[in-house]
Order: sequence, then C-alpha cells, then structure tokens
Amino acid sequence: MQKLFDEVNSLDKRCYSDFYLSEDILMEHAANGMAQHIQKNFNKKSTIIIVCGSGNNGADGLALSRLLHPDFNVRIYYAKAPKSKMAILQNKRTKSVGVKECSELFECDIVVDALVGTGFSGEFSDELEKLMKQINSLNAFKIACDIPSGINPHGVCAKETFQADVSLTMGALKKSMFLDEAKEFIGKIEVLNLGISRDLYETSSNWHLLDLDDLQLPFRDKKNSHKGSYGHLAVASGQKSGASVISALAALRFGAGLVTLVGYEDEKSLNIPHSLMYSHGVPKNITALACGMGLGDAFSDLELQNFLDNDLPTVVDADIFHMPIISDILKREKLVITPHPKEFISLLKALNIANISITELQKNRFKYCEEFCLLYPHVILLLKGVNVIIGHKDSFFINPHGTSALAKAGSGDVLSGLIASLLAQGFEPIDATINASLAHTTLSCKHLGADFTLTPDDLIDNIKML
Ligand SMILES: NC(=O)C1=CN([C@@H]2O[C@H](COP(=O)(O)OP(=O)(O)OC[C@H]3O[C@@H](n4cnc5c(N)ncnc54)[C@H](OP(=O)(O)O)[C@@H]3O)[C@@H](O)[C@H]2O)[C@@H](O)CC1
Ligand SMILES: Nc1ncnc2c1ncn2[C@@H]1O[C@H](COP(=O)(O)OP(=O)(O)O)[C@@H](O)[C@H]1O
Ligand SMILES: [K+]
Repeated sequence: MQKLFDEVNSLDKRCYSDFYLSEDILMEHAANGMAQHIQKNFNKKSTIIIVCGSGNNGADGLALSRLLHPDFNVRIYYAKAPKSKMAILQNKRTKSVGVKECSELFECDIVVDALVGTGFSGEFSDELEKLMKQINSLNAFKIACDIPSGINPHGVCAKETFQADVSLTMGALKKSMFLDEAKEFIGKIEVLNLGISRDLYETSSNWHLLDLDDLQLPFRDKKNSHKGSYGHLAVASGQKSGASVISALAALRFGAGLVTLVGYEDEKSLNIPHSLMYSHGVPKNITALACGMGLGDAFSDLELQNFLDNDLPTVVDADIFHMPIISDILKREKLVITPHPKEFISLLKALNIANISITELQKNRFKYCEEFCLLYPHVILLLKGVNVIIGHKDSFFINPHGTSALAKAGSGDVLSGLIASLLAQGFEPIDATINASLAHTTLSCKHLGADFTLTPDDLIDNIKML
C-alpha cells in the first residue's frame, strides 16, 4: 500500500524547513532519478529529445539533459523559454556544458515530456496542443517528467495530453494520477527519491494506493472444520437470475462454505447450477447477504423486507440503488455498497447529496466519495471504474489494477459475489471489500486469452489460479 497526496508542494516545503534541503537539491535528485532510469534501460548514444516548458518541470528536463550529455545524444526542444528561477539557472548550467537544442521534433529513441507538471491548469493553447499531438505521434519511447503534461491536478485532462509509456514522478504519488481519465496517459509509474527517504518525505495521508501484493486470500488454516466453518451466503435471485447465479458461483469458488439463491420462481424453470442451493425464503444459518444483481422488480416490498430483516453483513449492488428502500438499507451496519458511476449519481441524488452528471462525478470522484463517506461513516463504499475507489469513514483506497478486459456485462456481478463470499466467511466489511476488489482485478490480469475474450465465467474459473 502506498500513500497518495493531493499535492506535494507542502511536502517539498517541509524538506526545506525541517531537513535543511533546498529546491536545487530536490531538483538535482529528481533529474538524477530520471537519468538513472534512462541509463538503466537504454543504450548509450540513444537519441533523446527533452521537451522543456518554462516552469520547474521544464527545469527538471534541463537538469536531466546536462546529466545525460554527452553519453547520450541529447537535444532540448524549448516549447517555452525558461521563466522560473530554477528553469533560468538550470538553463545556464545546461548551456555551459554544451547540450544542443533542436528547433523541430524528429523521430528519436526517447522523448521526455518536461513541458509542464503539477503547475498545469486550464487547456493548452492551440500552438501547444498542436505540439503535443506531434509529440504523441512520434514512435519514440515516451517518458513523462513527474506527470504527463496535460493532467490537471484538479480535474479533467487536457484535450491533447502526453501519452506516457512511463511516468517518473517526484517524491510521492499524486491522486490526480489515478483519475479514471488519467489511466489513458499515465503508463507505468515509478516514484523518484528527492534526496531523502520516501518515508521521511511523505507525511500522513487518508488516501492509499493498493498494491497487488496487499491481497489476502481466505486460505483455510483450520484442519478440523466443515462447510459451516466457512459461512453460508444468501443471494437474492430476481428478474435476471443469471446475474445472481454469477455472483453466487463466484462466492462459492472464493471459499464460502454454502451459497443459496433466494427467490420466488419455480426452481425447475431456472436451471440452477448443481453446486448452488435454491430457497423461497432466507435459510436459518445464513452468515451474509448479497442483493441487487439482476433483481428487477421480482421481489415484492414485503419479500425484500423479509430478505433484509436481520443484521447480517450485506453487499448491495445494481438495481437496489434505484429503489426507494435504499435509504432504509443505508441504515444497516456492516453494509458494503458497490455502485458504478451511473448508479452512484442516482444514489447521490436520492440522498440529496448532489444532483450531478456522470461527467461531473468522474472529474470529482475523490470529492464525492469523501462527501458520501462523511455522511454515511458506517457504510463501505466501493465506487466502480477504471480505478476503483473504496471508502470507509475518512480512509480511502484506490485499486488501479483492473484492465479494460473487465468492461463486460457480469464483471460487476463477480465482484459482488467475491465481496459477499468474504463477508460470509467472517472478514470485516472493509477487509472483505479491499481483498475482493484486489482479487477481482488480479483475475483480470491473469486471463490468458486476448483481453476482449474475458467473460464472467472465465473470471470465476480463474479464481483457482489466485
Ligand atoms: N521543490 C520543487 O518545487 C520541485 C519541483 N519539481 C518539479 O516542478 C514541477 C512543478 O513546477 P512549477 O510549480 O514551476 O510548475 P510547472 O509544472 O512547471 O508548470 C508551471 C508552468 O506551466 C505553464 N503552464 C501552466 N498551465 C499551462 C497551460 N494551460 N498551457 C501552457 N502552459 C501552462 C506555466 O507557464 P506560463 O503560463 O506561466 O507561461 C508555468 O511556467 C513539478 O511537476 C516537478 O516536475 C521537482 O523538480 C522536485 C522539486
Ligand atoms: N476499463 C476498465 N478498467 C478497469 N476496470 C474496469 C474497466 N471497465 C470495467 N471495469 C470494472 O468491471 C466491473 C464492471 O461492473 P458493472 O459495471 O457493475 O458490471 P455488471 O453490472 O454488468 O456486472 C467494475 O468492477 C469495474 O471497476
Ligand atoms: K510533464
């Protein structure tokens, strides 16, 4: 797990005041980190264009050019004349050692984007937008200095944002790198040391990035056990019973001792998989509930109330977010909700928190998760997306490991089944949510076929490879 920050300016300032470092020392370390990355991964004499802007991001690029010259064939492309104090100083140093510049872009081995970093706001001018298009069209390996130019720390990315293969980021991870929109541009991420260990550079943060190796699986330590030791999950089975079957099968494969579909259809007409049970009411020894996936209007209000008439840990998803009963459900303890963006804006509206579009939500995912969790501190929120956000009280976790292979109907049903399975097995709701989400994204990474071929059945099948 790694810490995430809204901004790192205050962390830089702390380095000056508390550790007697200077802007120059930090910048030299930043540039040295980038130089080391290039020295390690590319042959000497590779041709490198460093596109520099007028601020300190450009200054990082200028310092990098000096460190690589003359071992590498470096050219500086001045997108803007140096303007900040450090950019002017670094430019003098660069000129003094004889780094060459170029007035036009050309095909090269590596292009480093040091046009603008965390100081970006608004949009690029037409001229810079054209330049960025040209940079993106190069076949060169693309390295972003700190963050890809065009990623706005406070919202959407510019129309033409640098498309990095790798982002070498200074000091600590920034939250803006994990907006859904940024995933298109960010590439792989490496955090560079600024002359002090990362532990000392970073302060506390309520936001964390989940690593794949944070995953804790429900291994069975107890030898003297039986199916009841691993919980009994009830999944509400409604109009589109396939959704609940997917959830139920995922839950069973992920370790729940017993999974029962609860519904009011004729069991024989449903073709239920043999490994699942079917019941017209909630069985007695249930340890967790899952509700909403494909539910439609199959349950009457009374049947839904009966299903929920207990204080068991519960995960709710999908259709539930559009039903009036959701405000009662939100009073439950041990509740996990897993909306996708459209369901979340509908929920925010129903709860009078905000009346916003999906675009507005996607620009401000962090803010609306914080607002919801402040008002519903006992609920675990999992907001789906390219980068999944999990929130509880004032603690937030981002899972960035999913892939577009998951963008297929039924992927979310697998996720709710995984969460419900861990709830049934006795995991605390926040741990169940984090670990199920990590398992879900790990499953998408483990898919052996082409990304477009992944189905919910494959996800369930792949659980055995975790
Ligand atoms: N201790 C430190 O500080 C350290 C800082 N470090 C580095 O500094 C970076 C932050 O530097 P920063 O604050 O100078 O901002 P930066 O990203 O260069 O942007 C400002 C420039 O961008 C421009 N600009 C803005 N919007 C624009 C637009 N729409 N379209 C076009 N241009 C636009 C704006 O130009 P202007 O409009 O003023 O002409 C201004 O000149 C950070 O990302 C990291 O790389 C590291 O070395 C570690 C130590
Ligand atoms: N491009 C993507 N990258 C990463 N994860 C994705 C992507 N598209 C979808 N997902 C994930 O797939 C799941 C889709 O869930 P959902 O939209 O509820 O599907 P359904 O209701 O059809 O099962 C979510 O967990 C979401 O985070
Ligand atoms: K940049």
